[in-house]
Amino acid sequence: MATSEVNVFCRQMSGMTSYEGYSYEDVSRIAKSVLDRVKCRPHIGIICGSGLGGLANMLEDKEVILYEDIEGFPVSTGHINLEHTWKPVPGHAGQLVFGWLHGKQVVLMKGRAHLYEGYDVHKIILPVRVMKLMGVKMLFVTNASGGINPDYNVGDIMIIKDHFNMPGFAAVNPLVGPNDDRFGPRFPPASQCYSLRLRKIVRSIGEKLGMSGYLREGVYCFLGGPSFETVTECRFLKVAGVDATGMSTVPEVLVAGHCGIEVCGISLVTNKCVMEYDSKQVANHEEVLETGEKRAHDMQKLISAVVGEL
Ligand SMILES: O=P(O)(O)O[C@@H]1C[C@H](O)[C@@H](CO)O1
Ligand SMILES: Nc1nc2[nH]cnc2c(=O)[nH]1
Repeated sequence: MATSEVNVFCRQMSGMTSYEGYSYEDVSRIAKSVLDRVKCRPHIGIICGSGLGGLANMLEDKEVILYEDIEGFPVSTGHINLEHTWKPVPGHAGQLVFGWLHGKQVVLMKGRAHLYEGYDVHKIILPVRVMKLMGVKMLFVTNASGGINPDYNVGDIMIIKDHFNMPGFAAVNPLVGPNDDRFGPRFPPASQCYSLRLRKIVRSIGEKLGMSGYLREGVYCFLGGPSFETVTECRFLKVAGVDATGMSTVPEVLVAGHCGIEVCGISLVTNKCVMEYDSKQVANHEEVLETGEKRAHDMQKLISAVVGEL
């Protein structure tokens, strides 16, 4: 199929099904329009999880573009508060920040979109494909999660070694839809999504930085949200081998892996999931942001040192 035909096919698909993807040509145009506005030519991407936008402070010579000024980029749908004022999802600013870190050119997403905001999974991953066509070779994906593993504590930093794509069981997967081989293959493997090389580097640097007491390596589960888990759901995840659960990351990682970007996932355990039916504890976003703030400095130190090592 010629390129123009692929575009037409993609458009037809969007009319026929729930598919809301962007063609290779769309993504190329968006990537070019972003690069036209900045001096930076990034090789490394970083996605900031809830409350972790402070990672942007690591960058020097920053250049910032708002998501709302980039074609197709999902902006935080947020919520209407009790004063009837619209607020973005707290902790997700919606800025694409370019800059330098240890002599390397980096693009950082300060805030991401989630399924629970009502976005189609194809919209969520658009920034990752744009990063790819801007020249990104390596992606650090961070998130906030709830600890399922009973040995985990609030404030633990978990290097992600694998994931459980729960919505994927119902075909909520960003690779659903017409495949364009210029991005990657129709049936990509998913057993090595998280680079062993980068996991080893993060572990060794974390140890050198004195983080061994709260550095973990485990399995992250992606759930749709926005409600936090029931006790039964948490118990199910524990049996399935999940160590921590959240509401993001996996779509981005699948797409990055598909187009050949090397991925490192780092999850901050911001709260412990409620595992007992009679517990008085409840999960809440305030605790997530609070823990994010407390560990922001450690997360910055870790990622910055790892980038310095590459
Ligand atoms: O973007 P992440 O995955 O860090 O955000 C998590 C999931 C929800 O957006 C929020 C829940 O507190 O934190
Ligand atoms: N699903 C989910 N996402 C989170 N993000 C931060 N904490 C949690 C949690 O406990 N559950």
